[in-house]
Amino acid sequence: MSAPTGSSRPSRPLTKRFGSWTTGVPAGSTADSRLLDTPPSSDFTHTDPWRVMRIQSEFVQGFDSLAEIGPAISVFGSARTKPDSPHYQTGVDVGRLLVEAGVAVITGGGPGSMEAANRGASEAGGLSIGLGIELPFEQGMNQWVALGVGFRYFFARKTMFVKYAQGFVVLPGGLGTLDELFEAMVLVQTSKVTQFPIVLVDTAFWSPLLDWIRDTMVAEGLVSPGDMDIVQLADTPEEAVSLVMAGEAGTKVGAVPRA
Ligand SMILES: CC(C)=CCNc1ncnc2c1ncn2[C@@H]1O[C@H](COP(=O)(O)O)[C@@H](O)[C@H]1O
Repeated sequence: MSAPTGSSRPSRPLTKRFGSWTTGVPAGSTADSRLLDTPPSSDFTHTDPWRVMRIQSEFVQGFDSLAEIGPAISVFGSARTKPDSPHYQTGVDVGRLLVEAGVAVITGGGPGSMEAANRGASEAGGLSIGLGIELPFEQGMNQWVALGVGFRYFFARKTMFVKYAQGFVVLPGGLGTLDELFEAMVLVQTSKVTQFPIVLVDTAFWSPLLDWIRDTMVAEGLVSPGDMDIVQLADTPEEAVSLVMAGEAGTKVGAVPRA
C-alpha cells in the first residue's frame, strides 16, 4: 500500500490511542517542546498517576541493585533490640553463620536486630544488604550495610525481600516483623513461592503465637493443620541457619562460585 500524498491524504484523527492529546495543545508545539517547558506548578508530582511512576522506579531500582547478589537469606526482627540484648547477639551470629554457609544477608537496613544481622554478615566478610524504608522517624541505614537500597513503599520493598532471598530467618520482633512473617507465610500457603523455609528463632517467644494459630485458627477451620508446617522453630543461631540452608538457598550455594 503506497503512502497517501497531496489532497488525498486523510485528515488526522482528533483522538489518538493514548487520549485526546491533539486537542487543547498550543499550535506549533510538539511533545518534545511541551516536555522541555517549565510547568506552571509541580503539583502533578503529588498525584497518583505520578506516584505510579515512582513505584515503578522502585521496582526497577530494586531489581537492578539486587539481580546479581547470588543466593541470599532475609533476616527480620525488631528495630528496637538493644545491642546488649541476647537477641542482638543472636542476630550477629545468624548473620555470620549465613555468610559462612555461603549466602548474602538481606535485612530492612534499620537498627536493632536488622543491624545485628548486617553486622554479623559484614564482620564475617560477606555481602550485607539493607533494604531501607522511608519512615516519619527516619533513622537511616545502619553502618553495617554494604549494599543499601532505599524504598518509599513497603510493598515494593517486601517484594525484594522475597524475590531475592531463598528463605527467611525471623528473630523476635513487633508488628513490622509479624507483617513480614505473615506475608511470607501466605505466599507459601498459596504456593506463590515454593521451597521457601521460614525459621522462627526463639521457641519461647514464638510458641504462644503458634499455639493460638493451632488452638484457635486451626480449631475453627480457618487454617489447615498442614499450614503449621510452613514455619520451623529454632533455638540457636546454628539450628536456624542449618534449617534455612536446607531449602533452596543450600542448593544454590554450590552453583555460585564463592569469592
Ligand atoms: C526504632 C525504630 C522503630 C526504627 C524504625 N526503623 C526501621 N528501619 C527499617 N526497617 C524497619 C524499621 N522499623 C520497622 N522496620 C521493618 O519491620 C521490621 C521490624 O519491625 P518491628 O520492630 O518488629 O515492628 C524489620 O524487619 C523491618 O523490615
